[in-house]
Amino acid sequence: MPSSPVLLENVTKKYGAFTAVNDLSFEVLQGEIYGFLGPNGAGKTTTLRMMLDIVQPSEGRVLVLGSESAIPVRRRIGYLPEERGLYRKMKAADSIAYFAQLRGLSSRDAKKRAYELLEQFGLEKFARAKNEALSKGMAQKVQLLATIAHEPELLILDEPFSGLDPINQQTLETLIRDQRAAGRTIIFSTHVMQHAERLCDRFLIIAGGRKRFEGTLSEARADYGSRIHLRTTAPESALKALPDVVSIRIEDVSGAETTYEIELDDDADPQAFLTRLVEAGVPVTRFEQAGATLHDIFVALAGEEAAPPQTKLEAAE
Ligand SMILES: Nc1ncnc2c1ncn2[C@@H]1O[C@H](COP(=O)(O)OP(=O)(O)OP(=O)(O)O)[C@@H](O)[C@H]1O
Repeated sequence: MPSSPVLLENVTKKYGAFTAVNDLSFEVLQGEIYGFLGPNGAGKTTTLRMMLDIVQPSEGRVLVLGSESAIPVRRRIGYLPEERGLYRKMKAADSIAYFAQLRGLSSRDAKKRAYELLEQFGLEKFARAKNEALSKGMAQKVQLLATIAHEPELLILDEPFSGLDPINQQTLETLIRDQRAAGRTIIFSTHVMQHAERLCDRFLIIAGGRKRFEGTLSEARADYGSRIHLRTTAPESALKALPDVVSIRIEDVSGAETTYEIELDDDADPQAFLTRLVEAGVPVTRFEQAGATLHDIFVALAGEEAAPPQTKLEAAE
């Protein structure tokens, strides 16, 4: 078994003169949950499709389960595409069994597995219902079950949480964790940071087709620098005058007290900053060093690209 189920080296994808993915390199490790994060149009789906050999890179190299193409190893992969679709007239259980058979299970095993999964996910009542009779969320669950039915060692899920209600989103989080516990590798794309924050061992932030970050949440936080939440009666001007202060934002005003979010210089020591506050006579009623959320980090890294629509006027090939 290769140590990295997915490896991309300097991958670029151009559509005519437009560069959708730009010199992207990253590695997904065996048995991890890997988040693929980026704003709309960042290049997530294009990259996932390149992993699956549905679209081919203009430049660079893609290795999946040790293979230059996903096609010979497709039975070991489960893929949930962004555009969902089940045969409308087919029954839910038959749909799951059909995909499992396509991926190598015998007809008997595929059927058995379909019923087991439907039961496990509370859909046994709908096993014999036609897909067209299912709600959008239920149909999506059926498609997810079809994706995992053949027990693939690598799961690639494009926006798996979109279209699910909060309860089913939680069910999906559990399913993803269970897949990892069974030793599988899971890659999923999302622009909802909370799922990624709770689930991912590591993640990649992509914006405008370029990699902005790859690593763990604590690595991202370390890069992001320290943020302090300070409640005080002191005015902003008194805080601005202190060394190591990069920026100040008012979070809340309550009576005479204001809560500020203070960004410190990357090398600053928050404890030394507290000492300095006290020495400067700043009355402190709350001092808290808070880790940045993935949302903060995402906005800081991808915000510029996330705001305006991406221009298609990139240099021609
Ligand atoms: N076949 C194509 N021809 C031309 N441009 C394309 C094609 N496929 C994708 N693009 C462009 O490439 C860019 C990246 O698209 P992609 O679908 O990979 O983004 P994404 O990160 O998955 O976005 P979303 O979150 O909106 O699904 C977009 O600007 C898109 O318009």
